[in-house]
Amino acid sequence: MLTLKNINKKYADGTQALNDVTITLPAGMVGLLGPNGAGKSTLMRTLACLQNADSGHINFNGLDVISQPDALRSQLGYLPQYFGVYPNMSCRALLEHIAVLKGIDGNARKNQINSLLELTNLTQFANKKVVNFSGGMKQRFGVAQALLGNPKLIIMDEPTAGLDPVERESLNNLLVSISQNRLVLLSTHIVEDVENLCHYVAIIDQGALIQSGDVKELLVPLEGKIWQLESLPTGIPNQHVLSKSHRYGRASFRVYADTAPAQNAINSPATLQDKYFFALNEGSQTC
Ligand SMILES: Nc1ncnc2c1ncn2[C@@H]1O[C@H](COP(=O)(O)OP(=O)(O)OP(=O)(O)O)[C@@H](O)[C@H]1O
Repeated sequence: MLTLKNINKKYADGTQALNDVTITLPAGMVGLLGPNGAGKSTLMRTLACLQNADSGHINFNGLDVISQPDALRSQLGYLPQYFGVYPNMSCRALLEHIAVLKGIDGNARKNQINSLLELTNLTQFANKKVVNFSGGMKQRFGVAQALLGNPKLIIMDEPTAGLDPVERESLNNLLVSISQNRLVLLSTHIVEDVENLCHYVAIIDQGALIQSGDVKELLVPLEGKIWQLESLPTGIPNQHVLSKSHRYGRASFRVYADTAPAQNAINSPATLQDKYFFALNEGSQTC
């Protein structure tokens, strides 16, 4: 279990990137959602002990993370949004190098690397330079290096960004398979991925936590109140228009309302995307 209490972070230029974030995250796959600039990466980097919060407390399974960052690092796997690789190193050599830095010795190192290559489907590319990997292979390598040392907390910052649908699905399946008996915190802009993969979600906006909870439970208050329409009738409050998108080139609105807002409105099952837009519209209002 990961507990954050009153976490604040202000950058030198005055940007308040995290504003009094307090939350407890359970084990398993947890999603972190928020618009661009919400503070997700700042939060991930703080949890990964790569930068300090200005104030607040972080506790992971009884460990005080702020006062004992090294103790956390030995239980931590991190896949940053962008990661560089040594241009001339093969996949296996780079994993060896990172394993040495993590203090994994001898046979244990060899065995772990072999099983991680297998898990991430990279065995046949073990001797290829990572710099020449495709985007999907690079991300799978990123997962393999994050798993070295069998960490109990894994932080993934937009791991599927830029991947084609097949690679995205394959990486998502891999992430679920590694989330047994550990906490995997997944930051992404793809709300659908969080709905499919995560049992718990936290939504932040402008540095503040605006919603968190069990994904299925969060949707309950919206059930029966989401309506799909091709055009908007007058009189619907702006904050109740959750989204406007297109399907086959035709407009499609999703609206929150207790009763049908128009005769042709189609009642639709609530999705996490509805909840996400609702939470962003209403700030901290609980619906
Ligand atoms: N080093 C920095 N110095 C000043 N401001 C920063 C710095 N890093 C981030 N910020 C600002 O802090 C806020 C939060 O940024 P952060 O990168 O954490 O958001 P994010 O949710 O990860 O965004 P995105 O989804 O676009 O990656 C933004 O306003 C950003 O411009």
